[in-house]
Amino acid sequence: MDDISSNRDPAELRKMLDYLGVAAFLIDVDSHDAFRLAAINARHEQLTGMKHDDVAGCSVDDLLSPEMAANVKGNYRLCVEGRAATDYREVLDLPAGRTYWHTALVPLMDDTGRITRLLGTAHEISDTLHLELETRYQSTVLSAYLDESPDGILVVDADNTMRTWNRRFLELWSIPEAVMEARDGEAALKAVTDQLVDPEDFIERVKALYASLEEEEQGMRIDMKDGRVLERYSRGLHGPAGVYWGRIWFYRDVTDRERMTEELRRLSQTDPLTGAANRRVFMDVLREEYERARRYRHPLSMLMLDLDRFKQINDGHGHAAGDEVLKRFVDVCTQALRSSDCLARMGGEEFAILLPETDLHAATRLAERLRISVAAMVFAGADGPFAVTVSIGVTDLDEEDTAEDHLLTRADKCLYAAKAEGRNCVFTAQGLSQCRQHPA
Ligand SMILES: Nc1nc2c(ncn2[C@@H]2O[C@H](COP(=O)(O)OP(=O)(O)OP(=O)(O)O)[C@@H](O)[C@H]2O)c(=O)[nH]1
Repeated sequence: MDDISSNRDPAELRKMLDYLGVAAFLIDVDSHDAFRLAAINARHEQLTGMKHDDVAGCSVDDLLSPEMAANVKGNYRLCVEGRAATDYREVLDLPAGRTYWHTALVPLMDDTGRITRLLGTAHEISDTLHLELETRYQSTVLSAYLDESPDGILVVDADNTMRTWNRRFLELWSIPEAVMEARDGEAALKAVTDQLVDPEDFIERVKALYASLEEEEQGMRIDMKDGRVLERYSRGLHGPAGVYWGRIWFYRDVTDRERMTEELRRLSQTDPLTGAANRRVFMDVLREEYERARRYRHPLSMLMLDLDRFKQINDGHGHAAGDEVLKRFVDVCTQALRSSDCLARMGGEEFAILLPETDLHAATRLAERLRISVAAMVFAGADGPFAVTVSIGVTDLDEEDTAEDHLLTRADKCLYAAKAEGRNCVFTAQGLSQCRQHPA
């Protein structure tokens, strides 16, 4: 068999190339700028869709587009001029579409040392390259997400070593970058727990999550000593066949949202003028306390209060003065009540007070105290100081009651009776309170 550098029989050459097993080709070097395809092997045919018989002897310029030919010839020239093996990546637009190759070229010389041929082998790397591009794309998206995420993110690997984190994570926890870079898990955990209202609970929960590889956590509330509220989300990371890769933690600052929710809750439950609870809240509390008092046979009382001749105050001193009376009236009542009592504005100048664990006698005494305190208040009116009085109906839970409404209706009736008695008095289910002191 002739030397491959000089053999001119394409069929013979092709047979030689087939031994290589990989896609291979031989290029005839006619001159510095003229290259012809001498042979391609079966594997090359298979991968590129070209046929040896169609291309053997053809100039590279005839086989490829001008742009591709210029690229290919550039690589051939480098090999010829360098007189050494070379390898490179190239793109070939073949009938089957765009493909990517890793090509190696070896210069072949004749007896005089002239390079007469180039032996090339080519591995298609389209899939690898697509995978590389996809991986690069994914990592670009991921780092953009990490950089811009409003959540603090921490990824810990299967050995509980901190693997990656974002800027927001450092900001949220005020952890120095150096602690993270040193992968000092203990120092990082201390920096975190030092800021918590309940560090033990935090540590216990983190341990439990690390112990259970599968468990997810959704919106666990974390209260910080500085008043901020964070929410934590966490899930295990698993690779192929369920291999545990670690855990990802998200921390979200929800302080503003929590404050807003709290404010909305407060607004929906209170009367904006006086700050007392509204009727809806009162009815909810009444329902609960009624059930509790019935079940445990505990006392429960209710006062219904209505400022006397309030229309005259508005008319005589102005609406703003009327508002001031309502506010101070609520202040006086609030000061006299326990935290378990519930004071609510039922509408206009009518208020109700629910007194758990209080019998009729104690409730009546409280009503009298309130009535006296209210009458003692002095207000600045346009035409000089003025005072107000309040009428109060008092009732307590009755054996016969079958619904909380009964208590309310009876308290209302007592209030009506107090008004009928001439106002500024306390009327109970058993009649007018004996402590009446200040007639209207
Ligand atoms: N300033 C002020 N007045 C209010 C408010 N809500 C209700 N009122 C007034 O309270 C007055 C209640 O008047 P009435 O229901 O006639 O009762 P009253 O004048 O207190 O008479 P008696 O209850 O029978 O002693 C009305 O003039 C209402 O306009 C409020 O938020 N602010």
